[in-house]
Amino acid sequence: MKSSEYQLERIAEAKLPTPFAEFSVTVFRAGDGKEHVVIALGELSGTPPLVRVHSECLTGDALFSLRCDCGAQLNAALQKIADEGRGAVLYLRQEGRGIGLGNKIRAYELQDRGADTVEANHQLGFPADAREYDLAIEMLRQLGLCHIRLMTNNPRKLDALAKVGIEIVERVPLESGRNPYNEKYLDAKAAKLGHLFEPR
Ligand SMILES: Nc1nc2c(ncn2[C@@H]2O[C@H](COP(=O)(O)OP(=O)(O)OP(=O)(O)O)[C@@H](O)[C@H]2O)c(=O)[nH]1
Ligand SMILES: [Zn+2]
Repeated sequence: MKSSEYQLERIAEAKLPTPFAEFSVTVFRAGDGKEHVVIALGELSGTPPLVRVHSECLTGDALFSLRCDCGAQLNAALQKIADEGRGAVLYLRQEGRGIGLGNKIRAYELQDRGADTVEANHQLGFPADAREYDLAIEMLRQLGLCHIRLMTNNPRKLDALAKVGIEIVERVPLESGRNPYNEKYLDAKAAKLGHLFEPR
């Protein structure tokens, strides 16, 4: 299926004041009923804007978990966009790298008993990363964003977008939120998932 054939309906838009800036929030509903979100600031056409393609992490983004770096990355991305006065965060509802919240917490249970983040997914019968970026690509298309500066450390994300012709004119590293509770997790991401962290 070509990305342009993905069903994605823009259903609502409003202002979203935050401690960082007054963003706009737009909700897109996908064919499976899931609602994905874009938080945007300023004029997005013209010079390639900062974009973050963020995967939902309820525990990190909303519940202050220190097991991962998601909340810190979301904060940093919104701050960078606010500092530049323009940009967008695509907030994709693919919790737990696509396996869902309950399964992610099962994976945490296994990690509490010694597995790393990749081994835990495999023990549960899932791939290390079950995410797809077709919907993100379709959202970018609908927003008219084909030249972007992507805030990520994840080479798979870069490849997935570049493969369909979205030009990543710059990769902006997003290294924030390392702490004693997520060190092993971040090291496993670098070693097993190829994440591009600066050497410590
Ligand atoms: N299955 C699983 N998912 C996790 C775990 N820790 C975080 N996640 C999920 O991973 C997703 C975030 O992915 P990351 O690999 O941290 O980062 P990324 O988006 O691939 O890369 P960046 O763009 O550099 O942040 C979110 O959906 C989290 O819910 C874990 O231990 N197991
Ligand atoms: Zn997280």
